[in-house]
Amino acid sequence: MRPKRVLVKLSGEALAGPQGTGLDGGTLVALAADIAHASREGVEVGIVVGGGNFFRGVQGLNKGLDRTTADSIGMLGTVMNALALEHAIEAAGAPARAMSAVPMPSLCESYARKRALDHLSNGKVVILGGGTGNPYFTTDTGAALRAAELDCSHLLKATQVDGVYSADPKKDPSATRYDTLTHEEAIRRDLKVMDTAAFALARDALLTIVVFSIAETGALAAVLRGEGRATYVTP
Ligand SMILES: Nc1ncnc2c1ncn2[C@@H]1O[C@H](COP(=O)(O)OP(=O)(O)OP(=O)(O)O)[C@@H](O)[C@H]1O
Ligand SMILES: O=c1ccn([C@@H]2O[C@H](COP(=O)(O)O)[C@@H](O)[C@H]2O)c(=O)[nH]1
Repeated sequence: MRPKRVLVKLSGEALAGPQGTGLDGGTLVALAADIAHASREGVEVGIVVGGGNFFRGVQGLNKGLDRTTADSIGMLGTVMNALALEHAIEAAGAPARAMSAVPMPSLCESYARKRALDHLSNGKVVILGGGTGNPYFTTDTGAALRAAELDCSHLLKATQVDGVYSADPKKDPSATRYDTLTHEEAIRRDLKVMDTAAFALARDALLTIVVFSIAETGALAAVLRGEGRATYVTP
């Protein structure tokens, strides 16, 4: 794989490091180095970042919040991650620009497709916070949406597991791993590595999804070379 432009979906939890919540400095530096390296190699990189290291809407429901308020707090967490990544990627030597789907102009640029496309073609890594900007969605769906509208060839899901399994491998040790499968199969088998809306959007936009573990240094570079351990979800 030598793609021109990719959309990386980076799990919020991946930024938390060993403590499991919030931001870990060493983890941020390592991830940023990987992303900056890909950018210097000439790949245009957009990133949609999750917020699971801070807050997921479902946690708010457990605290008695209504869904819209809980999801708003979740989206704010993703913007915090976007700002941290912007700084870390620039410190690693690649120009970067955070954009938020929820306008907060004193903190970062608001998301607009044409501005994002300009930044990408000028070699900036664009980090997209705020998911879709709407409650009742996830950053996985946001990633499929941005990958489609920013004309990316691949959606690279950088997460905690090394591919798609027949069941959640963290809960079911007997789960078996797929090397490849179709979007349709992922939806039919209700494989929860991404939500159904994200798989459906990627299917309709003919986007190949590559699911891989971001835990290893150099994992993103390996996937971009078409190497490393990953599951390919194809139309
Ligand atoms: N069939 C499956 N195959 C692989 N992983 C699965 C599967 N079902 C559930 N999972 C779980 O889905 C997780 C991937 O989601 P991820 O951690 O990227 O969450 P997210 O909501 O996208 O991001 P965040 O960490 O920001 O909440 C894996 O860590 C894995 O435990
Ligand atoms: O479009 C979106 C994206 C996200 N949210 C809320 O944010 C959290 C964190 O996102 P993850 O995808 O779980 O990492 C999510 O649980 C939602 O509450 C949203 O409302 N809209």
